[in-house]
Amino acid sequence: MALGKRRPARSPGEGRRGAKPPTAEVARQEAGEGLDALEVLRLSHDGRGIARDAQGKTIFIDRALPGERVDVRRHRQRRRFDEAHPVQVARPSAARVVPACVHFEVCGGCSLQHLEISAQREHKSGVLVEHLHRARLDVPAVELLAGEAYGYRRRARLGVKLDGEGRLRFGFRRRQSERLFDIEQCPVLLPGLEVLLAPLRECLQRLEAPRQLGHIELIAGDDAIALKLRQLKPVAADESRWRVFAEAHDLVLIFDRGEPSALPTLHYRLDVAGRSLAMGFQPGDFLQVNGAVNRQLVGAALDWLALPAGARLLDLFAGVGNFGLPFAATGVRVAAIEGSAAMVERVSANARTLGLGISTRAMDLGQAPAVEDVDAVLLDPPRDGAQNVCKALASAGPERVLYVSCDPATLARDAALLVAGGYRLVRIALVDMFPQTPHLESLSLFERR
Ligand SMILES: C[S@@+](CC[C@H](N)C(=O)[O-])C[C@H]1O[C@@H](n2cnc3c(N)ncnc32)[C@H](O)[C@@H]1O
Repeated sequence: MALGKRRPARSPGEGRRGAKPPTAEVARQEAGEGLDALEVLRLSHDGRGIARDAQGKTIFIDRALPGERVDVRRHRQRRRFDEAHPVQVARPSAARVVPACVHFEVCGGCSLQHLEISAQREHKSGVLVEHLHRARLDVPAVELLAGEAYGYRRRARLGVKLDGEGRLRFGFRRRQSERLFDIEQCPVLLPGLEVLLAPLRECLQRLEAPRQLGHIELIAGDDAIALKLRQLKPVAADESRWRVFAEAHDLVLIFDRGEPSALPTLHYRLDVAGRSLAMGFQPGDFLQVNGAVNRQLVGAALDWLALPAGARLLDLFAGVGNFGLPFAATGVRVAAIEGSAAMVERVSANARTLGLGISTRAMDLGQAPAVEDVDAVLLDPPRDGAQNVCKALASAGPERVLYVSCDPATLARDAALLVAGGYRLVRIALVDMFPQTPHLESLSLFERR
């Protein structure tokens, strides 16, 4: 199976006007020399194939899968490992599939599209377990919460730039590069967002001053789609073009001029206890990117904790109340803590609109809050994890702690603190929030022994 060639990393001066003519080395490479035939042993955590060369040096190979035999060209040499890309897959893996996206080889976004979806999930489960085992933890069988393999992302930020020749570039960043490539499709986006890419490009091409546009964000609520434009300087003629565009495509238009301004509120829905909760959020707020998997995640949190009405839950890193409000809808007494004052306001506004009682507080959870007098703690920190919170839970935490994590390394570090403090990991699920990418989310339930 021959693959498209990827250019080796550019040396200074290469590709610019006045570059030197091809050297003997370039001519040798173009004649197909300088390739290594390698057996791929396993996948790295970031989704690259790992092999060893004849000297035992580790080689990370883009777009290569375990069990494959690949002819590779090295594009970066380092002291302890090299990086390579396949020129040909001589023996493909049975788990190899044709990527759905035409940009797979260049895009920095989804590096696992060539791996069949159930194998992606098996790989991510393995990564999760490996991190926890390294922290010397006992791990129960990993459950799975997952949705569609494509068409799930409800938020995307797209770059806009004019290149050296004044040509418009509109898209995502290339792999391992700051440069943008032109996007034609993005099959991981919700279909309602993906169809906007071509008309957006047409609109961009008609702008008077595209240089004054930093980036474009698309955000889908269940009730409306917002188009947020990072406008570096106001350009009246372009702003009216965008107004016409937004009206034609039924979009909520937001000009972000880098200063505080009134923003619209969008909503996503969660079905809880026979009610459909409309969760309000604003374009700058944290939003779980995969709506269908988020519904499963919230459902699992309710099921796994199974708190009776009147029980007390501390919801840490609460966002707009994605977990806290559904628990409150089942009669649980929720105290929500979140670092962003704007999102704390949103939790309160959501609670008022939904007629739910919930106490809220803005606080930096780099420091631990008081954790007495609660029946359970739910925490959903950013990638850094919640080391100080887990230290406090380890010394005086409640019977049960439910940890939603988007980074298995910090989860393992924090889980080890909980276990050292007397908790046991009793249930864990891989939450496949970001199919086609190596990112993984997880849900872990800890109980006091
Ligand atoms: C992964 S999001 C989870 C949000 C929410 N639980 C949800 O499901 O939508 C993490 C949240 O933690 C908040 N956060 C980040 N750092 C924080 C800190 N040091 N203290 C308190 N909150 C923080 C962010 O604003 C964000 O809302």
